[in-house]
Amino acid sequence: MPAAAPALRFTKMHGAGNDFVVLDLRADAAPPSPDLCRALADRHAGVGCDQILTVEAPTSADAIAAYRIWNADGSPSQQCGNGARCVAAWLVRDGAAGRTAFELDSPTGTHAVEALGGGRYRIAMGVPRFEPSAIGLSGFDAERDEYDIVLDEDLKLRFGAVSTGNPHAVIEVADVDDIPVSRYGRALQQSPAFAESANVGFAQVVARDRIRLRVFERGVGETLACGSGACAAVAVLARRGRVDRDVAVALPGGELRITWPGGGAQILMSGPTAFVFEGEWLQ
Ligand SMILES: N[C@H](CCC[C@H](N)C(=O)O)C(=O)O
Repeated sequence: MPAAAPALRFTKMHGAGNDFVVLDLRADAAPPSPDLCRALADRHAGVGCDQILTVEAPTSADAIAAYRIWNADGSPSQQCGNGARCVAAWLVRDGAAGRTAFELDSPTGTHAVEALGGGRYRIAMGVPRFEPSAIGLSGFDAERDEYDIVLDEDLKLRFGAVSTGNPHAVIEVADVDDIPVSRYGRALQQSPAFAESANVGFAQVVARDRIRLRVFERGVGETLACGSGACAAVAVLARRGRVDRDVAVALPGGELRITWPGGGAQILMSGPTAFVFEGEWLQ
């Protein structure tokens, strides 16, 4: 009788409604295959999540752990803001942190983390990069505050673009409740302008210190919240002078706080985390 495969234990979490399956791979277990990611993410036959997050051994001298990210469609990503906060909370609950300030390694770098209490965490998300080459954006001769593109069915869109470790397009709109997020988001993602696709945010400026945001994410579709998308929206809008440097971002699933002094400074993202349940994957 062949030995049964070791049980795959997981933790279900969410950050402002962006939900995750968290896997502990610190003992060097193999990363999940795209098929396993899709199966875990399936909201009928699986656990259901937007992304799978793995907790792994650190890749830098000062971090206590590393994390990696896979979208529900099985594609990898370089960053996940809500996921970073949930990995931080997972490590604190696991007792691996032992303090309220520590560092985590992501595929794009090392991030300072601060536990704010009440399940809230602040993450230094890195320095936003606006050059097209960093975003995988082609067809434009230089970095701009906004880009115009004509997509199929003569759909004309004006967007900003930025990398927060992962690629983002940001479209400013008058009312986020009155925009075909899926149609526009999918059309821009499928445009040849974005070599690695993109997360597409739709931002409504309510005040200089408050925006509303909906994000059609790469590899998932519209999510209830997108941490890197909130960082991207504030970076694009602040650079254009449309908002100040400390902004509340209201997403359908909850509110994040984004602070960016500008230039070569890191973006700081603060927000909630929640544990939902733990389980054993029996597939
Ligand atoms: N869909 C994203 C990854 C997850 C980002 C989002 N959930 C966040 O909180 O930043 C991408 O493919 O780049």
